[in-house]
Amino acid sequence: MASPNGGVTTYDYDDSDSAAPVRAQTIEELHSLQRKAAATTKDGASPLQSISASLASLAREYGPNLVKGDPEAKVAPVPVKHQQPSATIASSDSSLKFTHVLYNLSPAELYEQAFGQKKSSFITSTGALATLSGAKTGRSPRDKRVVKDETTEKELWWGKGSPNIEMDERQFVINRERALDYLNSLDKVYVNDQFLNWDPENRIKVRIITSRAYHALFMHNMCIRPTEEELETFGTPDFTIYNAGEFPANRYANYMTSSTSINISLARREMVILGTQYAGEMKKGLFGVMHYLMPKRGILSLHSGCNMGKEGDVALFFGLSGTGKTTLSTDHNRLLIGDDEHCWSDNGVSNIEGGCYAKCIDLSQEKEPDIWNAIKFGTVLENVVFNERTREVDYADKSITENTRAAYPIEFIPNALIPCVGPHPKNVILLACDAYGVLPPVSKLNLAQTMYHFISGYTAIVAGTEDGIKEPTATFSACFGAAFIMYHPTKYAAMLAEKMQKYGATGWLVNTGWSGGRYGVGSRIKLPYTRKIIDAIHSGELLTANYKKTEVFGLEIPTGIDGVPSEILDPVNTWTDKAAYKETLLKLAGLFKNNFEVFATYKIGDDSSLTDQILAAGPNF
Ligand SMILES: Nc1ncnc2c1ncn2[C@@H]1O[C@H](COP(=O)(O)OP(=O)(O)OP(=O)(O)O)[C@@H](O)[C@H]1O
Ligand SMILES: O=C([O-])CC(=O)C(=O)O
Ligand SMILES: [Ca+2]
Ligand SMILES: [Mn+2]
Repeated sequence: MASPNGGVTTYDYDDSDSAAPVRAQTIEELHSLQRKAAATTKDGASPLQSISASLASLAREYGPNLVKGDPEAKVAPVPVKHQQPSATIASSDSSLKFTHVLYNLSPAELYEQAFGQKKSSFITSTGALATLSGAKTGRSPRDKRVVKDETTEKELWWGKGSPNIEMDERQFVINRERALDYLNSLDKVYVNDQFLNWDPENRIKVRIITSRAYHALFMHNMCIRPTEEELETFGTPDFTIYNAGEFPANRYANYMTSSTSINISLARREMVILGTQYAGEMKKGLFGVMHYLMPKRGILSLHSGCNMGKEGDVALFFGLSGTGKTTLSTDHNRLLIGDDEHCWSDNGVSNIEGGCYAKCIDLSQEKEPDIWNAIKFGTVLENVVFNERTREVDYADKSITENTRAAYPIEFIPNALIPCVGPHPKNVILLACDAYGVLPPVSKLNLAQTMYHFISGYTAIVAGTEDGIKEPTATFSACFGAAFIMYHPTKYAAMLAEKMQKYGATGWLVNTGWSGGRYGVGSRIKLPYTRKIIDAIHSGELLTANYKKTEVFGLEIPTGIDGVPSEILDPVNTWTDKAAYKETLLKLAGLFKNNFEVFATYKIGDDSSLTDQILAAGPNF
């Protein structure tokens, strides 16, 4: 710039800007202008009173000293009146202390809380909250305990194969007290009041109390979010979770075999979590409760994804972890009802949850664009690895775990159907990731076969990432979710058979696993082919296709599908070593047979001819 006045550069610089000055005398005043107060509920104390009751000790005769709001906000604490007899002299040190309750915070507030709390929460390049779940990066089914009392002893499924490992009422309240003492010792706890089940007639009110902001954000995303009005009239929850997962269980206590313990009391309507911070425990713990409550009302609870075509045709996707429920129910051409937990009542289907929990190992923008785009501000990313500077996530990195996850509200999927309800299903798709490579990519099932495969609940996982392990491992999990069911599997199976018959749904078995040889020899069926197969089920194309029957499993397989190479439809064609194929096929058939033996003595439903048909619907060799 040329300088007109002899070498001295002048700048067009004005100290007194032309706009009006801010209306603040101090920096604190300025900051307080920044945030516009949110509308407060009419009776600010009422949720706090209910929370005080939730957090009250059973052993002592008073509740904790609770105040609403963040201790950092520097507002003088105004304690709520709790059950402590009025005008008492504090009888213990713990009753002199305040615990701040942060009630139904927004995602933005929870982000700020998460950053202040742990050195393990970060914003990724797309705005998601990256967190660590600590030592546990998956569920701990062996540490689940359910209170066995006079009622549940008769009602629930106990013993071999059952997920319900017993504890008594007394040990439950001891663990509850341990969790409460821990939570009440903290400066602040997070409390979420939310709903489960989009069917308004069968909605359940849940309260989640946790020490970690990320857990509160996870449940904000995964449960149904109440409106301000619904919160005002929330009242007493139907079920409460005490998540003290940062604090261990006492392994010397009765029924405890490790320092992790997930305890459910159906009579008290409570769940206690000690010694694991994996957020999926809360989600699947509540799912177990729904598996207890809903069948009592004649409603079937299902570990399935669900979506609907533009013409109103609904499909359910059953399958164990990693078989494709989330991936295949999230379909650009269809409306998403939900990815993991549903109810089937006489009114149709409804999602239990308000969000999705997608596996994100090897996630790619090209193959799963909707899930990729859902990973933005508000989404919780568990145990992923990111670039320290750019904060870009490396979805291929398994350094922390293979089970990396994204939890997001269902509205983050553009074609989600809100409210998440639909009519009766037309197709029931059973997904299996067969690492043996012998199940066909798709087969049409009759009702007995559908029930046989539903009760078997097969998938095979590859034997992890350790060197030298080449054998796939078969897993059988009744109803494709034995870890979550409460009654004997035949109860759910009978309900499914009855509903499929009544509403005329067709069953399908889809192998999303290996083709051209077992794991180590062949390769996983390409996702675009599986999508074409699923499209052909939805469109009705496969109902009218030509079929042939496979040996051993007796499955009906189509001879051609638009967009899928015909030779892969019969797995025998894809194996170069035909003898190895036959041997592997018989091996898997044997595993199915062994697994089903325990069910052979049970009757399914009122119709004993159905039981006989189901028993005959398995492999024949
Ligand atoms: N042919 C295929 N069909 C479906 N999924 C495939 C296929 N090939 C690879 N995949 C991958 O397999 C994984 C399926 O996981 P998904 O999250 O859908 O499991 P899920 O059934 O929802 O399990 P969970 O109950 O644990 O949530 C995804 O990572 C997906 O990309
Ligand atoms: O529950 C979890 O942690 C993940 C999940 O959906 C499953 O395992 O079925
Ligand atoms: Ca899923
Ligand atoms: Mn699941």
